[in-house]
Amino acid sequence: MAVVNETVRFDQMKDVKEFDYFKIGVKGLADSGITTIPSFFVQPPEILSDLKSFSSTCTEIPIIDLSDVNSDLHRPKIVEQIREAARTCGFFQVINHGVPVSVLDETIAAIKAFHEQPPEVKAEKYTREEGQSVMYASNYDMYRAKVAASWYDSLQVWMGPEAPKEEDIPAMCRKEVVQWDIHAKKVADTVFELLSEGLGLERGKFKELGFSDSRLFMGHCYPFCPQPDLTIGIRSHSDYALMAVLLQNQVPGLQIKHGDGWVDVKPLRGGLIINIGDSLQIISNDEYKSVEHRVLANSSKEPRISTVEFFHADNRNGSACFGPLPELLSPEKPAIYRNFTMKEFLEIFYTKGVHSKSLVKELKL
Ligand SMILES: O=C(O)CCC(=O)C(=O)O
Ligand SMILES: [Fe+2]
Repeated sequence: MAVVNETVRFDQMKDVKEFDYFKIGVKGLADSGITTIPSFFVQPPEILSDLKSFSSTCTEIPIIDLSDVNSDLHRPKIVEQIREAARTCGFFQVINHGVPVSVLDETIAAIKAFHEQPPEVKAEKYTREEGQSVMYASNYDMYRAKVAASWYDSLQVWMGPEAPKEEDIPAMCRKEVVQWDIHAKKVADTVFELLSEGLGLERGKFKELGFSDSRLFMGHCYPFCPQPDLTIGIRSHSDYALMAVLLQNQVPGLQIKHGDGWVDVKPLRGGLIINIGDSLQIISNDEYKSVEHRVLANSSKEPRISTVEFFHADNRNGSACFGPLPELLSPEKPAIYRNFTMKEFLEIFYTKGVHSKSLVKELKL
């Protein structure tokens, strides 16, 4: 049995690689007018049967208003809301975060425009190569293919701490990506402070640890899928990062796991989604939770566009060590995870790929 599966998997990998070779991306496939999807996009039965399940106990993720974040009177309440959301849901939306709606709209429009360029333009310039800081993944890339082909394309840019040369970012969306990075970092700084206080730590603790320095920007495009019941946008996974700031257009699709079911993260105009990643679950010694999420294949003609800014523990130094913060440990609350170096983090990241709670499972004592 295992041998058969391996063969199927091998053939699938071959097909995915071949598809990638032509670099038309999922967007190119959708635009070609196909009415059935290539077979390697069809997900296994256990994934398909789970697509329709929903949560019966929770219908929405928390929405947290940041307007009064600098008021001594209101801040403790906001810290409590963020702490509660990070402990339970792992996901929340922030509103009145200070980023003008025009900036959100410009970012989405620029990423949409990038993906709407002819496939040859994207393929020639932004093919993923190891060590490159900017890449356009026309679906297959070395870690995503380990899970399965899924119905989206993505532009990915390492923004910090050693930002790419500006000319390396596609001219098409350069101004907006750089602008978005600045705004997303500001929102993340505010949320990191609140999360830090929520653990009873100094407000500036996470900043001091460099939590908003290493940033990976992703601009995803989920084009129309002619058979959305047979495939998926992104398979269920949790993020490796400390935290992500996610912006989506008005096309739905993102879902988070809650109990045995799934909750839609409904587009909220002006809102920004914050997501706790595996790294922060570990560093907070399980106080905060990273939660599995997925994106359904897009059934609307309008593409779903999202941008995700991932904040990683500082990756400048491979021997830098991270783990549960000593301030949070006591005889009653011993460390649940072992420490890890950035080198080890990256190894797990590249070998496990898009997966559920990989880092958390790997580092559990
Ligand atoms: O597109 C989205 O809303 C989610 C993307 C995501 O989960 C990821 O890039 O890890
Ligand atoms: Fe994710």
